[in-house]
Amino acid sequence: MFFGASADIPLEGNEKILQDEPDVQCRNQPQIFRGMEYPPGTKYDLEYADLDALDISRLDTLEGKQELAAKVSSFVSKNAFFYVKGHGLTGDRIKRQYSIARELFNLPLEEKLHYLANTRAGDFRGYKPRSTGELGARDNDERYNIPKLTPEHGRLRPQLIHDHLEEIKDFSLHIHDQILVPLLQLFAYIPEIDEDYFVSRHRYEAKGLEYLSYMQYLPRTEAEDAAVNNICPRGHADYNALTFLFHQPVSDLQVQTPDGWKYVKSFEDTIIVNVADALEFWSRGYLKSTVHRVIRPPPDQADKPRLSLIYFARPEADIELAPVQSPLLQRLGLQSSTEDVPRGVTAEEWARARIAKDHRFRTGVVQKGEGEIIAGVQEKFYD
Ligand SMILES: O=C(O)CCC(=O)C(=O)O
Ligand SMILES: [Fe+2]
Repeated sequence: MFFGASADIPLEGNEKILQDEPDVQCRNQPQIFRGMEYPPGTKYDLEYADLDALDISRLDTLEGKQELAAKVSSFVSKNAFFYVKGHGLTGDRIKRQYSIARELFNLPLEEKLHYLANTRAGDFRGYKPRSTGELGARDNDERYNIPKLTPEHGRLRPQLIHDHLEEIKDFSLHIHDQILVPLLQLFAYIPEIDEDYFVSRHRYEAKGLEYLSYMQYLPRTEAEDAAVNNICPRGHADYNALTFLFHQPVSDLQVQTPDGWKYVKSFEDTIIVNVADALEFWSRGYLKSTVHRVIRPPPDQADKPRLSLIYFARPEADIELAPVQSPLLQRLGLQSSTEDVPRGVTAEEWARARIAKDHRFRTGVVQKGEGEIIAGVQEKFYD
């Protein structure tokens, strides 16, 4: 059965969502994985951030947990990315995801538009094209976001995705169960709260907008990039809980550090992870939502399309982003601070507000920003 062909899908957002996951026959097509190789690294000498690495295979023992918790405590205030090693995903499994992404983006635009995400309404599930013409300056990536594979998100998908749905689900579940869960337990050590406090708010089966994201940036001319100071997307913090960026060797990701913007080096056996808004709000700003941006790659990497594979782990839809009761925050006097926390706002409302704002900027409805995101919290700009 081919789900991509119906002509009556509105272009302004794919709202035609199936309530139940269709009984999909998985027909793996190994030939699509032919020749998936990473592009070479840059020869340019760039200034990279010095980031810590956590070997999460060590979390099996109490000793390992204590060691890693101490390490996390020492770097959380640095507002930085960190690396995760020992995550249990083979290079081959990651490359297969990149292959699916590549095949997907190679589909005709007309077909991809059948699965358009309704970003205007704050819904990022499905396809987002890159903008063209003048708006291309602020939006140079196309994306396809695959939400949790639960009945809530049963929806129209390209045949290619149906063909690999089991593999995509296994991959997503591995990230959720084997990487996210132990890290959330580890992060609960910091505010000295129950080990399962964060985990119990990220149940895979529960309602929520967590997703695996395929992205492609297309090369632009020097002049096009120069018009946006070589930055696109501009500096931002992510609006989920933890973000997992899989290896890709093009040097274009930068993190904001106390010493300015630094490149983030990617290694084949590690995942780059950043703390995002939910953990910042829950911890009253003790954990920092990492500020990062993407800039034009160095000359030896700037002329080719670039794929990104990212998993955005997000709290369940109805979870409030209210500060946790924490002995650490009490001691530090942060428990009752009134800093920028969206009061009474759920994870889904926060994500939808950020996505809808971004939609308005990308599509030229507004030129820079609009001030408030939701519940009095203001937009921040970093470039
Ligand atoms: O493509 C990347 O490396 C990062 C993209 C990003 O920051 C995002 O999608 O939030
Ligand atoms: Fe980001």
